[in-house]
Amino acid sequence: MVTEHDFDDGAAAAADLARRIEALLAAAIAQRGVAAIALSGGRSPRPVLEALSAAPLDWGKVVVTLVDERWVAPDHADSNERLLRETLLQGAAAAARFVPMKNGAANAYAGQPECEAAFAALPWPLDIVLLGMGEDGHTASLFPGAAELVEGLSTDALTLAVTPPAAPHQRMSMSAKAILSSRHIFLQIGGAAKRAVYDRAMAGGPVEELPIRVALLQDEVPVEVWVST
Ligand SMILES: O=C1O[C@H](COP(=O)(O)O)[C@@H](O)[C@H](O)[C@H]1O
Repeated sequence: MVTEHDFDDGAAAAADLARRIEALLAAAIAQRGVAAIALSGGRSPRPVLEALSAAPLDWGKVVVTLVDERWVAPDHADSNERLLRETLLQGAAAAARFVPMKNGAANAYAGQPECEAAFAALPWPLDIVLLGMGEDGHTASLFPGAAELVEGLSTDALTLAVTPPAAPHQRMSMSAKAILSSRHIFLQIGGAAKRAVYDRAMAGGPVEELPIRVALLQDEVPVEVWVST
């Protein structure tokens, strides 16, 4: 089931999404003593991550990881790990246990087994998977047209290495199975172009055409979507 939260302005959407994440993480800590969240990179989540960083959570009980990563050094401008370290993992939130996707392997394919082992050790089901979406309908690093898309949609593994058809850098991505092994899926999208892609995805059609459909058109996990236009 998809619940949509519509906003005119991106800052208000980000603040509302951060409050919703904070509430769910706090509830998970109260109920199970641990909370776990997988976060997207790219441009969209920055204000959410900055707001969430100030949340008065027991951060030592929070496990943080990524839904995807570019296979670049953690100090590279395109690193999603760098984004998290610069925004969320600051102040009290630096006490969270961050599980990176990137490791020391020469490429994403060689690094996948170590990443998979790190993911297998996470506290499943994750409480929240925060997805983003590209204007091509990709989510995490499940790209339309990628050689690994069918694998990403069907594998029993939690992670896979991907070479995007157009975007730079090899990637590590959570698989569809991993995304759907969460308690809550959140999606954040901003702008008219992404809104149009989201509407097209919701109207139905092949997942291979718009991979975001793997999260939207399913009944296993509740989905909330924050839309700002
Ligand atoms: O490459 C990526 O793109 C998507 C969307 O990013 P955005 O910059 O348009 O917000 C993102 O969700 C994903 O994590 C990232 O690696």
